[in-house]
Amino acid sequence: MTEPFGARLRAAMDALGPLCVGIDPHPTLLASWGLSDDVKGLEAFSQTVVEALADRVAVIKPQSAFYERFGSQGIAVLESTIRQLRSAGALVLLDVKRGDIGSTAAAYADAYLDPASPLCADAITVSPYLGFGSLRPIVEKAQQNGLGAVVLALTSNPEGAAVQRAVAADGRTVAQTVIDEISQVNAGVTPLGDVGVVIGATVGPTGHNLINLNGPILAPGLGAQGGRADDLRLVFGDAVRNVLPSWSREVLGAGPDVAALRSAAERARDACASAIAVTA
Ligand SMILES: O=c1ccn([C@@H]2O[C@H](COP(=O)(O)O)[C@@H](O)[C@H]2O)c(=O)[nH]1
Repeated sequence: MTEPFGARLRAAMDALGPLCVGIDPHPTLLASWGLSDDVKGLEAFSQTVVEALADRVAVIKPQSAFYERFGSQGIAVLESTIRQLRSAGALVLLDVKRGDIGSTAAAYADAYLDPASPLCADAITVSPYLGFGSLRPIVEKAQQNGLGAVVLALTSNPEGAAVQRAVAADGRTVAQTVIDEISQVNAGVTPLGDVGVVIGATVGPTGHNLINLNGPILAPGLGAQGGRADDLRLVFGDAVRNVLPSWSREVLGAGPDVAALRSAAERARDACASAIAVTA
């Protein structure tokens, strides 16, 4: 049996530092890397990131949308990128933000969290807006296979607050209800639960209770969206030790030179590690 995702993530963050780098092959980045905005460019971009970072960064997060742009050929590149990253030892968090009624969520679980699937990752991002309970098939499949799920809670984009900070009948925000459901799933798991949350580094002090979460906190929004490593303490307070800071465009902008990509990732990691160490 594979070691659970939470344990593998904790070990990777302890060994390599708190850093997730996204693979987001935006058309503008393809152009700045001298690549064409087509499947060949997508493939070259992805392979360069694999070569530069797969064995040096705790988590790599391919953004599915940039592969889906190219239809089935783009998905084939995504499959191959996931395979290469995992063979090189990286933990792959596929940013695909899936969620649906339970019976369809089960099919998404088969697609992304079944080792027999060519798109199987170590974890995926999921959306709880059809109700956290609708994600059960995904959570269960992840746990059966030593994999994980990371659930949107307080996203980094300003538009998210209107839904996520809305207050439910019991006085909790929608985001807090998601956090509390995950706390129950992760209760008693050591060293870290397999189900995490997304809370953007841009949201300011969360004002949410993360004390019982016992799971990873993916923090996107650093760099291009204006979040800074120094904000992590302010945003996450005592929960900062379980934060996985995530950078895409700011690090990728250093490419296509492999050494420059590695240096950019190291700078991001070191900045986050210092910010986290202050309160650890
Ligand atoms: O709340 C969220 C959830 C996911 N993302 C994703 O992370 C990257 C951010 O890219 P940057 O270039 O570092 O801005 C992107 O794939 C988003 O879809 C997020 O930004 N916020």
